[in-house]
Amino acid sequence: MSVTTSEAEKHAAATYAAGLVEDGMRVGLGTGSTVAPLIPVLAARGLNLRCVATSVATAEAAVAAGLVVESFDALPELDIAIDGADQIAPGPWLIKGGGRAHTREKLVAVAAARFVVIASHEKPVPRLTPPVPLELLAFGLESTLMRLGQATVRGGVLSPDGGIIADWTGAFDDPAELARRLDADPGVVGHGLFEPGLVSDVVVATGADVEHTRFARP
Ligand SMILES: O=C[C@H](O)[C@H](O)[C@H](O)COP(=O)(O)O
Repeated sequence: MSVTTSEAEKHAAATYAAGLVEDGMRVGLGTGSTVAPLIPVLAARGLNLRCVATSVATAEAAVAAGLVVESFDALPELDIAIDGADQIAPGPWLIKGGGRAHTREKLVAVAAARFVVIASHEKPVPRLTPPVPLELLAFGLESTLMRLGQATVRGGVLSPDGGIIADWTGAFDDPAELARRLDADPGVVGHGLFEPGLVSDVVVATGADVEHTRFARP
């Protein structure tokens, strides 16, 4: 499909998700090209919303569109968060962080009562495959990389909070096992594996069709 179709699908998924937002809600805004069309559509609904942004780019776009953006500390609990993904596998398991924002995005997702993932048709996959974005602490970086073994630093790329952005490049069959290993390493600030239980809704647009799947959250 053409790039134009992909952009149209992102817009369709984003528009659908904007319709899940209700007046008075506290809203977490993700980062990336799928979230980009969400912002003006949400603003155009004219609802009374308070938003938290997961990146400077999203915050700037939201403010420019007329949305109220507050600090995360001012809004520590959210009613809904809406974000894109790099891969969506059965579970649903996600890989996020192609745009470096995965640590912030996971914090916002867990703070939200409902976490909605929006995507164009190419994001669903039968199983997750590398790379898995990482955010590493700068202190002890070489030591962390040696311990991980199969991680590559994205040269000169930092997270919104100054963390070193790298990618896990090793093959993996069991995302839960890899997530446990990454969570257990003191040099890993965050990783882009989002486990089942975090996601409450997946909205995927394929051409003009939008498929909405709901998942139980513990
Ligand atoms: O760090 C970036 C985020 O996790 C994005 O949500 C993810 O990379 C998907 O981005 P896009 O919507 O541009 O494909």
